Amino acid sequence: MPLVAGVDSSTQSCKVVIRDAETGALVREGRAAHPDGTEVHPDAWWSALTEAAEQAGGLDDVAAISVGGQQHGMVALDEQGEVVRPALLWNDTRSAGAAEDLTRELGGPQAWADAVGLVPVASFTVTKLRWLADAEPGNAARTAAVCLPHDWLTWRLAGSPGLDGLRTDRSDASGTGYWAAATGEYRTDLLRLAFHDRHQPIVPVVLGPAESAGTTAAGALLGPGAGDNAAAAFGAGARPGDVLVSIGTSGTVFSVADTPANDPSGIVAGFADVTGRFLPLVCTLNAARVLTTAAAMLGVDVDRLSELALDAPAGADGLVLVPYLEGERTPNKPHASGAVHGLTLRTGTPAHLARAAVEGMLCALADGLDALRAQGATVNRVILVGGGARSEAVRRIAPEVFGLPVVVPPPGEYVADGAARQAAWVATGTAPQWTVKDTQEYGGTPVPAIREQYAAARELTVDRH
Ligand SMILES: Nc1ncnc2c1ncn2[C@@H]1O[C@H](COP(=O)(O)OP(=O)(O)O)[C@@H](O)[C@H]1O
Ligand SMILES: O=C(CO)[C@@H](O)[C@H](O)COP(=O)(O)O
Repeated sequence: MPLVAGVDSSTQSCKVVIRDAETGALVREGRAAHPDGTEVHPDAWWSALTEAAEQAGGLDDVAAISVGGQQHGMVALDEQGEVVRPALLWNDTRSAGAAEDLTRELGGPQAWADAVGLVPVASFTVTKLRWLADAEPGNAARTAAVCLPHDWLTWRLAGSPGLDGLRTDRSDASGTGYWAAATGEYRTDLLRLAFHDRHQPIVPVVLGPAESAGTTAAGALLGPGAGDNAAAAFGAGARPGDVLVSIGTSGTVFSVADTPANDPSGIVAGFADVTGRFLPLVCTLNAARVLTTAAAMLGVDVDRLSELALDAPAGADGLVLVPYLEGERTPNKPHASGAVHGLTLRTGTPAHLARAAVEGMLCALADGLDALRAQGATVNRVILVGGGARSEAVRRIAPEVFGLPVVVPPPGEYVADGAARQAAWVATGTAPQWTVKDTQEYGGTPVPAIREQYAAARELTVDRH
C-alpha cells in the first residue's frame, strides 16, 4: 500500500497528512505553527514543514508529496536562489496604492478582468511586486525570480535545483495577476508593468494537474501543488452545485466551474482549479480571527464564545459587528477597521456581542455567495471547512444567514487532503476517488433580517486613509 503526503502551508500553521494512496485512509499527521505577521521569512515555513513532517513520522516512506499553500505571497529570490527579503503575505495591505496605480495604468478594472480574470487588490502578487519596485528598488533589482509560498516549498523539497527548476500549478499561478486562467498563459507584459517595464524576473513553469515537479532526495515524486483554496475544493470532493465556504484566517467562498470568471467589479476572482477547470472565488481578510478576537474581548475561549452566541436571539436584537479587523479586501477597504453598531442597554451583553461577531463574519461571506451567483454559479448547498467550521455556533447560524443547507465534513485538514490527492494522482496516474464520509447537515429557517441590518451597518463603516 503506497503512502502519499499532502501539505497545507497556510497562514497560521503547517499541516502534514499521510494517506494510503489507494483508499485515502489517514495514516499519520502532524502540524506546526507559523509566526504571526503579514511579512514572514520563508525559512519559517520550511522549519514548520520540517517539524510537522517529523511529527507525522517523517516523509521517507511516501511515494509522492504535494504542497498546498496560502495564495499570492511574494517570495523574491536572487540569482543564487537566496530570499531577497521576507515574503509579503496575501493579507498584507501595504500595496493597496500600487493596486490602484496598476488598475489605472492598464486602462481600468475591465481591462484587468479581461487580461487575467481579476482586478488588482493588495492581496495579489503583482501589486506586491509594484510595491517592491517603488519602495525597495534595490531589492527589486536583485529579484532574479519570483514565486509563491507553495512553489518555494516544492522547490526546497526538490533540493533547490536552480531558478529554472521553479514549478507552480494553474491554481496558484492564477492568483498572481500575471497569469491568465482563461488562456493558460503568462502575461509577461503585466509582470514587467509591475516593475515599470524595467525588469522581468524568472517565474515558475506552470504544471498541469498530474504533472510532477521533480523528486525529493529520498526519491518521492513531487506533485504540482496548489493554492490552498483549490486544494480544499479537491480535498472536500466538491460536486456541481456545491459552494465551499472556508473559515480560516481568510474567509473564502468558491466553487468549481467549467468557464473562467470575468468580474470587473473585482469581487469574484477568476482563479483556476486543480483539475484543469476554474475556481471563481471571493475572499475576505477577516474570518476565524473575528471569532478569536471576540472571544478575547469577552475573556473566554472559542467554545464558550459559541455557547454565548447561541444564547442570544437571531439578529442579536440589532447589534451588528462589521468585522474589518485587518482592513478588508471584499469590499475593497484596505484601511478600514471593525465597528459595532446598535449598542444599547439591552444589547450590551456578552451573548449579544458573541452572536454579532458570528453573524457579522458570516454576513460578509454571504455577500460573497451573492457575487458568485451573479457570476453564474449554481448554489444548491454550502460545504463549510476551515478551523472556524469547528464552531457549533458557526455551523448552526450559517443556514440562517446563507439561506441554504450547510454541510460540514468531519473536522479535518481538507487543504492538506487535496494536496495528498494530487500526490496520489501523480504517483498512480489516476485521480483518486476517495470519499468524505460522516458529513453533518445543518438546516434552519433563513432569517433575512440578519443580512438586512448588516448591510445597513456595513455602509456606515468608513475606509480610513
Ligand atoms: N472551535 C473553534 N471555533 C472557532 N475558531 C476555531 C476553532 N478551532 C479553530 N479555530 C480557528 O481557526 C483558525 C485556524 O483555521 P485554519 O483553517 O487552519 O486557518 P489557516 O488555514 O488560515 O491557517 C484559527 O484562527 C483558530 O483559532
Ligand atoms: O488570499 C486568499 C485567497 O485569494 C487566501 O485564502 C489565502 O490563500 C490564505 O488562506 P488561509 O491561510 O486563510 O487558508
